[in-house]
Amino acid sequence: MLFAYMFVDVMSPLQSLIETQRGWSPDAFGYYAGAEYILNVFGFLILAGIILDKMGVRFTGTLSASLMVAGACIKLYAISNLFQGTALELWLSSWWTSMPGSAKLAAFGFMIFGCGCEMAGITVSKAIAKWFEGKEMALAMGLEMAIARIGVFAIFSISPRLAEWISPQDPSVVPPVAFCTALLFIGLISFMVFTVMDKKLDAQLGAKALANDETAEEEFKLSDVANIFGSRLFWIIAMLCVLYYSAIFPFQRYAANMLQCNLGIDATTASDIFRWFPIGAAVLTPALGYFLDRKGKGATMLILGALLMIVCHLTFALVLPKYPTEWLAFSAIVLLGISFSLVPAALWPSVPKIMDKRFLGSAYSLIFWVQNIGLSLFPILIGVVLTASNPGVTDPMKYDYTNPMLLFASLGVLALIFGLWLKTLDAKKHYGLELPNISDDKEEKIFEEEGRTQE
Ligand SMILES: NCCCC[C@H](NC(=O)[C@@H](N)CCCCN)C(=O)O
Repeated sequence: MLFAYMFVDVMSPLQSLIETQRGWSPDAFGYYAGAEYILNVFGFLILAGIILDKMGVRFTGTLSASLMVAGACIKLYAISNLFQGTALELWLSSWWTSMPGSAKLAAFGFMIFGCGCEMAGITVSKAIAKWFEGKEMALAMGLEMAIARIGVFAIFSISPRLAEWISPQDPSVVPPVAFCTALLFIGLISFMVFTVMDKKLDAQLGAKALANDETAEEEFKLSDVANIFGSRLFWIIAMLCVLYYSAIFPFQRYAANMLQCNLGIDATTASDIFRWFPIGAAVLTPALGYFLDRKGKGATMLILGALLMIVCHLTFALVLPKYPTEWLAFSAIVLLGISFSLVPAALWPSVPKIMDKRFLGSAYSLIFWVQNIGLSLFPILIGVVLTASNPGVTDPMKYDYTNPMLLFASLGVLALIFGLWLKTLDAKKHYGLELPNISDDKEEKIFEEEGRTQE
């Protein structure tokens, strides 16, 4: 997942370079960036969940990592000099001329990569739920997300440097993309190593089940997908997820410019303030996962995370324009980082508590699917609101971000309502969302299983 998240953002700091090198306009870049979600939104994610529940973690993980490598290779070819002047490039450039042929093929590659990336996301979640059932599941998920956030932070620093690596006078987008493609290949090999370990775990679990005289698990059925869609609990979690993440990932795209416009600072200073957001989340998410495993309070963490997000977005909308100071912006970014630790740390480990193991893959995939719809639409909506709120403004340093930020804050309010609803339902129906993953007797059992004795 580290290499996947790095590949997602490898081009983000290179927008102006690809514009000069390959003639991608900001619009073309926007279409390319949105391509990541297209096939997923049009149903691939639903299929991915079914494949995961039918075929298992090992097959689906290998398939998803292969899809990522294939998509990355297509994108690498599209932006390389090799592709320039080929018959395919000439043909692709001959229609919808505002989108260069290289951008079209790169978007196609990114679409394939996006399928693999989201499929890998649900596979990893199911694999962690399987490996850490009744153990440090939230800590494991928190560490996985933290590693991914560090990847995002790292690639923003590495990518521009790699672009200048071969020829500082004539930077190119090819080395960073080639580097991340090679990393994805290493990721595929790592997953293959994991499949061997997972096979061993299955053998151990099978032996244990036989020893305990447990009956065989019920098989996944296609009708389970319909059952998930019919579950009120699923919709509450999915709505909370789409509303919360739509106010985070799309915000990430506009955050640096919003800070520049409010504070009148350059892009580097704005990035220097903003980079504390993923880093703060990377540090705190595993710590909160550890807390959730031992103390519980998952639903409360979701509510607190949504509340913090509302405060931060309202600060950016209403307070920062009036009191434009770097410390205020920095404080709000740090608070948002805390919020971005609370919600993911609590949300993803809650799913195995409320969904049956045999359709866990489909449950994750359907939540991702609803989330992907929001992630693909909200950047467009925010762009429209920003343009409509700034008629006649041509200087990108002079945008008024009040309305887009209010829109993000209102998503937080809706997420909060779903969080409160979830906590109320949990109190009534006892789903265990507020309970720890590890109870004291389970903890003793883990120590026993590991052959250690507790003091
Ligand atoms: N094992 C993965 C848990 C989900 C982590 C979550 N990621 C997502 O929700 C993705 N569907 C969307 C990522 C979009 C990145 N461009 C997260 O918190 O990162």
